[in-house]
Amino acid sequence: MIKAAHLVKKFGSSTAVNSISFDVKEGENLILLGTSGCGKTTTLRMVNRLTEPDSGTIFLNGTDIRSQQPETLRRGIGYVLQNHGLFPHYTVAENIAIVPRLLKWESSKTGKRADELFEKLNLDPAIKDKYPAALSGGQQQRVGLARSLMVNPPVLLMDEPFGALDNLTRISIRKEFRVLDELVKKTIIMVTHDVQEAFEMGDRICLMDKGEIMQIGTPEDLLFRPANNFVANFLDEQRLQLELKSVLLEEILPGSAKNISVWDQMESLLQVNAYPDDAPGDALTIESLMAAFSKYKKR
Ligand SMILES: Nc1ncnc2c1ncn2[C@@H]1O[C@H](COP(=O)(O)OP(=O)(O)OP(=O)(O)O)[C@@H](O)[C@H]1O
Repeated sequence: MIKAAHLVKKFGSSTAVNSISFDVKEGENLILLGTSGCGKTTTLRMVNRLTEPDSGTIFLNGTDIRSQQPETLRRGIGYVLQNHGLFPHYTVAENIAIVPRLLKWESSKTGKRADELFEKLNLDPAIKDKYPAALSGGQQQRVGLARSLMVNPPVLLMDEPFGALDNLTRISIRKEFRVLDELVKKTIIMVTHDVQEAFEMGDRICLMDKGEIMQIGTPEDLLFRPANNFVANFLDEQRLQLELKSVLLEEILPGSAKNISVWDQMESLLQVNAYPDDAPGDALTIESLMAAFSKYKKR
């Protein structure tokens, strides 16, 4: 769906992105991960032509993106920013109607689509007449996402979408977004410097350093088959938690029908320990889960 070939971007004498190439398949969620200044945002902004590369090409469905006017291109590419990017002097309803208005949608169609997204994103319809400053950070981020999804673009670019939220809100909102049907079927490139977030949200992760790609692969590829020392060292600090998040329960306990990570299963077992009366009565315990996980790792 998206193919980036040999992208280079320099700012003065410093090279922000140094000949990188990657593909994103339809419906895939590719995460650009790396420390501050490694070139993630520059890479993302080249996809919707907010930044033009010095050399290299990006193809969208086989067509060079430079063959379209940037404004036309951007109508098919949603863009979600860390600080939500809402216009402060527009109400929520006005903010989310910006692109539909450009496309000359009837106001009834805009209203219907907004209602649908408000329901899916757990937003109270009463906030439609409020200004962004009157909303919580979590609400602002949900409205920012609703705005980017209004005209149902096939591609979504997200730059640190949860970056401005406190840790608890951040964890719960990304859990919610992960299963949101509107997002599940989209082709997404998301920037983050948060390793846990990358592992939770990404089908594949593109780990960058100093404008170059260190490795692109599934979370399991990066963890268990690191391409070099940089990748291994980058993940070391949080390795156990990442492994628990990236391995599925059915991989360590064949026959288990649950398509959830070992981490999620562990969290629900901790919940059961706290509320033993709610226990489902199966034999799985944290100890047996950890034993199965250790055995899986030694395989
Ligand atoms: N408009 C610009 N003018 C000059 N230098 C820039 C510009 N945009 C980015 N850079 C530089 O290019 C490099 C890569 O920046 P970029 O924002 O892509 O990194 P990043 O990985 O997204 O970092 P962060 O997570 O801090 O946003 C940095 O050294 C940055 O200072």
